[in-house]
Formats: sequence, structure tokens, C-alpha cells
Amino acid sequence: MIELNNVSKTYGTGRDAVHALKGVNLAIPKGAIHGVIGLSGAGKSTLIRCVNLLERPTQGTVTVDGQEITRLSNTALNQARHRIGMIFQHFNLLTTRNVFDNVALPLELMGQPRRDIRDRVSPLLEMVGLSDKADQFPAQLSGGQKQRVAIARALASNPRVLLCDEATSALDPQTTSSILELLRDINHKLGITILLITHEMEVVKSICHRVGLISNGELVEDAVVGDFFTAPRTQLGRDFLNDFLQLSPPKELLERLSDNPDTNAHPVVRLTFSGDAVSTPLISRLARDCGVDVSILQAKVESIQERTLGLMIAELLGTSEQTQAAMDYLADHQLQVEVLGYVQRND
Ligand SMILES: Nc1ncnc2c1ncn2[C@@H]1O[C@H](COP(=O)(O)OP(=O)(O)OP(=O)(O)O)[C@@H](O)[C@H]1O
Repeated sequence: MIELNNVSKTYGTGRDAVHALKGVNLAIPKGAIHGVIGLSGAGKSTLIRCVNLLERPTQGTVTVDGQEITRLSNTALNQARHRIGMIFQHFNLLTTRNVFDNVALPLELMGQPRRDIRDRVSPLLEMVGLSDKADQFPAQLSGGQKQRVAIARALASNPRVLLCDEATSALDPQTTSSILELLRDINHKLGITILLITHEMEVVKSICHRVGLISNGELVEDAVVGDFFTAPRTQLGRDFLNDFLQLSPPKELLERLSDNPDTNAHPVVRLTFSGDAVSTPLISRLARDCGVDVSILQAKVESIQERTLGLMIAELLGTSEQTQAAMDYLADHQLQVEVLGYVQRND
């Protein structure tokens, strides 16, 4: 449904050039909800704005619903944009128009008769739960209600694709959940393909089927959500996951951690495990088979789209041969083992 082929975008020229996107390839099938996550300045907004050509790629092609929109004339592009709805972080409503007239705007611009517009807008307001607010103005609405108006407006021209540019970033967690619920509903009932960009893992976890990770303009990961959360392939992916799970060593331990694996030091490891490993009694096996005691500093189990993910930060207590054997044992059992550092023995 959405295909980006070798898309690059450079702002400015010469010494001022900013390479915001570098050879991005992305294929999003019809009916999918695809998230793209990344740090500030990574290129997320540029990426999503290249899909409806609010930004024109410097290189590469963009295809939406079978139509290569990077080849279209301006008139044909305007037509194609009716099939691509978009919502924004700050809603972008017209403050001088009431709710009904905001939703009606795209239909007016398409030249539709007033009666057809009424027939289209009323069910849309009902769908987003705002039938009773039709006569109110944006200033009279909460953030969540404003985003609902924006969603209804984006759906007015019956798009096949909905682009969501940080659509929940200005909302509190409870309102975010209700907007995500609405987007999930729209995707389900209308079969609309959704591409959303966000810096929040919670958004990805809640509604996305697949997720891409963008870093310095490059798409460095692209995976189904369950895989991304259980086995990110890049350090940046792991950093996002650890921030999301808020699992990092206690501050007083961090201060004592060194990089030096000398014979008097114990490794402190972060273990990530999923699938069968979650229910295997690995800790007792480490003690029995490797002679290593495990001191658990933090642990957490998360359910992510029918997958279970376990995380643990632990100190491995034993000789360096024993602790190395324990780490080999864990790696052999499909756990990701990351050595965070070493702490000196106290004895
Ligand atoms: N119109 C522009 N002119 C020049 N540089 C730009 C322009 N828009 C974006 N950039 C630069 O391109 C890079 C990518 O920006 P972009 O806004 O796509 O990132 P982002 O991931 O959406 O960031 P954020 O999460 O902070 O919005 C940044 O270095 C940014 O400064």
C-alpha cells in the first residue's frame, strides 16, 4: 500500500546540506499499522512527509495505493492526496470554524454539494464520538477532542492511508490510550493502512503490527513488533527498549561498576529472554550446572502482542571461569546477555 524505494532527502546544499533521509526502503502492506520510531532529529517527520510529498524526496520513489506519486503532475498529486489523510501533533484545526465546519473543509475544497457534505460529516462525528460537539469551536475542546476532530477531518475524503505525525505526543497517557483505541478501530473497521511516527515505545506496543527504527536518516531496523521488543538488532533498539522498560542498574551500583574484568570482580549482566526461556528455571540451573550464584538486582516480565518478554539485571557470583561458563550457558539457551560492567568482590 505504501512503498518507499531508495528515498533520500537533503535539505539545503553544499556545506549547509542536511541529509535527513538516506536511501530508505520501506514496504507497508494494505491494512497494516506501521510505526516508525527514532530519536529527535532522526528523520521521522521528513519520512512521513515524503509519503504525501509535503516534502519532495531528493532521490527515490514513493508509491501509495499502486500509484507512484513522485511522478505525478501537481493536479494529479492533489487528487492522490485525497486518498492520504494526515493528522498532526498539534491538531492543525481552524480556530474560526466550528467542529462540523472543520471536518467539512476537505469536502468543500473538493467542491462537494452541501447536502452530501452533511451526509458525510455527521457519521464521521459519530464515529469519533463527537456528535454533540458539532457546533463548538476548537478553543472549547480538550486536546483529545481536538485530535478526534482532526481524525474525522482526515477521514472525510475517504482515504486509503492515514499518516499520523506524533499524533499523541501532546496528550496525557489516558487520552493517548483513547486516541490509539480509536485509530485501531478505524484500521479494523475501514481497513485503512496507518503509518505513524512516534518517539514513544508505548504507542508502538499498543497498536503497531510492525515498527521501523530510524537513526541519522537511515532505517536501521524494520521488524514485527514482537521481534523488535524481544530481540532488537541494534544498540539503539536496545536503548529504546531499556528506556521503555525502565530497567537499568540502581544508581549506587552504576557508580561502582568498572570495565575491568579482573579476577576479583563479578560481572553484572542484563538478561533478556523470551519464548520458552521465560518459563525455564534457568537461575537454579546456573547454580547447579555452573556453580554460579545469581543475585537478582531487578527483574520484569512484559506481555507484548502475545509474546512474553523477561528482563533481569543480575550479579553473577563465582570464579571468572564459572561466570563465563554461566554466560555461555545463557547464550546457548537463547538469552541475550549484555555485560554492563564489573563490581569488585566485597570479601
Ligand atoms: N526544512 C528543513 N530545513 C533544513 N533542515 C531540516 C528541515 N526539516 C528538518 N531538517 C533537519 O533534518 C533532520 C531530520 O529532521 P526531522 O524533523 O525529520 O526529524 P524528527 O525525527 O522528526 O525529529 P523530531 O522528533 O525532533 O521532530 C534534522 O537534522 C533537522 O534539523
